[in-house]
Formats: sequence, C-alpha cells, structure tokens
Amino acid sequence: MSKLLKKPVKLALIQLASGADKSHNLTHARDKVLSAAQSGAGIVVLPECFNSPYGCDYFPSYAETLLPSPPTPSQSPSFHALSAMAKEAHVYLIGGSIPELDTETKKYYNTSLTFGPSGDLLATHRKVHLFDIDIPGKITFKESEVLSPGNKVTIVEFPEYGKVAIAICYDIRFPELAMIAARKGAFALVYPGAFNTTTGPMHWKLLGQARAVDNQVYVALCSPARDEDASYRAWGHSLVCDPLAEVLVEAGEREETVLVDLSGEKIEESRKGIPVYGQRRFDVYPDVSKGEVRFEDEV
Ligand SMILES: NC(=O)CC(=O)C(=O)O
Repeated sequence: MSKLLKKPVKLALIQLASGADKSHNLTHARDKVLSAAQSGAGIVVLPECFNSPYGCDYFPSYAETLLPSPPTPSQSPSFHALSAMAKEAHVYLIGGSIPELDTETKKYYNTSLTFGPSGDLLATHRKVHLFDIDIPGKITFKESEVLSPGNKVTIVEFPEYGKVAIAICYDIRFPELAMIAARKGAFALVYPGAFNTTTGPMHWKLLGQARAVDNQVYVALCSPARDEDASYRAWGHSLVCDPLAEVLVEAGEREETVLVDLSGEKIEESRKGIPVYGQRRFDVYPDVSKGEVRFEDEV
C-alpha cells in the first residue's frame, strides 16, 4: 500500500473567537496561527467564517472579491492576511472560510482558501452543499437565500505530506464528497464548520466519526468558539478523529487551539486490521470516485 501520509505531521485546529471587527479577527487569527506553528504544527486550520460573524445577514457586508486571482489587498484583505500568515508561520494553512462575492456574476459564496508555507494559494473550495434546514422550534437557516453553491470536489496536494480534502461544514453530511476524496488518496478530510447548539449535539461528533470510519482516514472539524451573544451560537468542540474513528482531541466551547500528531502508520494499520478498503464490491454497486466527478470549478 502506498503511503498516503509521507511523514508525521502535527495538525492544529484553531477554535477562534471572532467578532464583528474584521481587521481584529485577521490580526487575532495571525497571532493564533503563529503560536500554533511555535507549538510545532505543520498544518493549521481556521474555522468557517473566521473573519466575520456567521449568518445570512452578514455575508454580503463581509464578502470579498477573490477573482481574478490574486485579488488586490483592497478586494480581499483576508486573502493577503492568510497568505502572509502561512508564510510567516511557514505552515500549510487551511484558512477556514470567508464570504466571497464574484463581482462578474454577482453571486455570493462561502469560500475556503488554502495557502502553502511560501504564502502561495494552493486551493479554493466553495461550499458545495448549502446549509438550508428547518427544525421547527429550534432553528431555521437558509444559506441559499444569499449564497450560491460551489461545484467541485477539492483535494489539495501538500508536497511534504500528501493529499488533503477540504470541504465546508454542511458538506460533511454528504458522504460522497468524502468517499471520492479518500479514494483519490487523501490522508485527511478537513472541514472548517460552524454547527450550532441544536445540530452540534445531534451530529457534529457522529459525522466526524462516520466519515473517518467510512474512509479510514483522519477527519478534522474546526469550529468558531461559542459566542453566547451572537445571533448564531456555534457549537465549538473542534475535533480530530483517527482512521478508526477514535476522537483524538476535542475542544470545549471557548477559544482554544487543539493539536494532534497524525501518522501514516495509523492509516496503514487500520486498513490492514479491517481491510474494507480492498473488499469493496464494485461489481455490485458503483465506485462514486470513478463516475463523472468535477475537480475544477465550472466557469
Ligand atoms: N454552517 C453549517 O453549514 C451548519 C451545519 O452544517 C449544521 O448541520 O449545523
């Protein structure tokens, strides 16, 4: 079996406390990314909407323009801040997500940017599955009132380590994205995500463990810290599951950085012990990674 993860790496999830002040959020994120790097992290993750409060009312006013790439600093201060943080900390940085406005189509997206240790943009993922739910008496949320969906599977190669799949929050509820990425060789599935105090206790950990056990890879979920005064109260509990679906680390509700060591051996051992990876019956059902899969944004 080829090594999915070429060498051990420390992963950091920054459960950031963000507020209404974007430039403060960016400076605060920088401090946390640098301190995660000082603790030995090689890959650092920020939460969904790390530079703004989360909610349909906020997306338009916080949206930045990313295309054509690279944007100017005034079009996207967050792009430039993330690139600089990755370079200064010398880490692979999965920059949570930010609200994006495509000025040509006038469409808004929930978009994740990933940068390499030289500050170069490695990947862009626009949330594919929008968070439209209605649980009477608990929560109604309709991202599609403002946002448009992305249309591709995102797998990024970190040359030192291997491939990582990136998707955003509600995307975790759709196992196809995870299966495709794992079968294409990702060693980890990373989801910046902001579940809430209704969906969090129901499904956050369960979904992390489910995607891990289905695919025998590491799964990381990175949430904003809970703000009790916000209109949307994030669940917190950023966590990492190993390829056997054991939760290796889990944050509480407040601001916190969790760090964990990932190793290729763990993936190999789990696949050797429970070899479902080689036991699939593609003569009985189709392999979703072999059908028509889009890896590039439709333009
Ligand atoms: N932010 C989200 O997409 C929230 C979500 O997916 C949930 O189930 O809660």
